[in-house]
Amino acid sequence: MSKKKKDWKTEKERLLRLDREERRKEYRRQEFIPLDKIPTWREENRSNDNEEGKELTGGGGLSDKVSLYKGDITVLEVDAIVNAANSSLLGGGGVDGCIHKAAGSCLYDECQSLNGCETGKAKITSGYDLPARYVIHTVGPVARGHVGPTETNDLTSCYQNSLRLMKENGLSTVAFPCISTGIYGFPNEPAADIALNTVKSWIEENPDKITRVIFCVFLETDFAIYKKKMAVMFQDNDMEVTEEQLKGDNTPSSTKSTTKEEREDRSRGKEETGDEEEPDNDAGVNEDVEMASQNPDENIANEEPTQEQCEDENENQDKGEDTGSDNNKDNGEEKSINNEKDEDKAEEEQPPAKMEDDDTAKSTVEMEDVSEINDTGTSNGEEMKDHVESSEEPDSILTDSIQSKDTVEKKE
Ligand SMILES: NC(=O)c1ccc[n+]([C@H]2O[C@H](COP(=O)([O-])OP(=O)(O)OC[C@H]3O[C@@H](n4cnc5c(N)ncnc54)[C@H](O)[C@@H]3O)[C@@H](O)[C@H]2O)c1
Repeated sequence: MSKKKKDWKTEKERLLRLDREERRKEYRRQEFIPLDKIPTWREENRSNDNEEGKELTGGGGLSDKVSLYKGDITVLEVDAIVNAANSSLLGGGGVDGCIHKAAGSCLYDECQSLNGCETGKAKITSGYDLPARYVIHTVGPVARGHVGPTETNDLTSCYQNSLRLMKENGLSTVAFPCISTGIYGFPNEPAADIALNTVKSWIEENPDKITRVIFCVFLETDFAIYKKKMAVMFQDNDMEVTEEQLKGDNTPSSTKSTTKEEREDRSRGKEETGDEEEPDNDAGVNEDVEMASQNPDENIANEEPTQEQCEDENENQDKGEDTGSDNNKDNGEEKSINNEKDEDKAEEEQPPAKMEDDDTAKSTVEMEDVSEINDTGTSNGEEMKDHVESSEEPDSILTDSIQSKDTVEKKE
């Protein structure tokens, strides 16, 4: 007998009232990762000669507030995970497809009420069946190998607007995927520079607003890139940085010319698709751009967790099957064909999101204009339960309100 379809608004309010133990019983997948199982960057790199338990004096604490995690973002039990969505917000493939599958159909229903999202902007919904309480949906630039001021500003805005929503909703732990580096073809290394620099600056400006930012990578390529860069950017006085880490080239690679192979891969991607709007979901395009890693002769094909992997796991969970599979196990392509059809279908069905005039992306964080949607910043235009004590300037447009942190903490 088919399950009765839940009303997303009712479900959202019900979930807001649950404490963590009650919510855990409802996670679609029970092999979730609690935050205390994800080491901070400093814990990960604690120098070996430190006496056991000696209080480590970190360099400003940045390395206590960030983590590098390789695997499926949908299992992370944090306040919010960030979704690399498309402008329809109606799901698709890649991390977007995984998140929708793991969250359940209420996520799609709430997203439908959001009327899309513009590139560089971000919107927040409940996490529903996910271990994450919320999902922040942001739309990265379609770079397809080209990194210019617009792509750089748009990707920077994705991180800034996502963090702004965290702050406005009193949330303090968040996980980011490598936004735009999959089907949208943003080169991995410049994207990592933008992610790390934007997050680092934001934490320095809001040190008391964030407990943890997790860089959740899925590909070996990205893991190597982030590891090298984080070793230098989040180095603490008491942490050893190995010679090769220091030798790592820290020139912001968005200004670096790409290798010949990378340029050929990307232009091949362009010829194959030809369309200017949305990227073609052809795996070939994705693989070429993805494989244009920093180390072109690096054979990573069979080391990567696959997109399908996490979706299959979700599907099996739906059927109550035990997946018993490891998030980091990998074979096959990153995405499934059906998702491409889903995404095409989703985009056909949906009126294109209301796009502002075609102006160049703003270099500063634009406060999102939601006047025509609603002024609570929530998806349903209704004030969410209980107001969080606002940490925001009174004129912030999005005045999301959620259960107050005190209430949540007391419950927890
Ligand atoms: N890559 C695909 O298979 C595919 C297909 C259709 C649509 N999409 C998506 O592509 C557009 C966004 O492009 P994008 O490059 O920003 O996103 P993306 O193509 O999902 O790739 C972003 C990054 O997320 C990584 N990733 C994939 N699955 C997971 C996971 N479970 N946990 C953590 N990280 C993961 C992926 O390896 C890449 O590094 C949207 O239309 C969205 O629907 C992706």
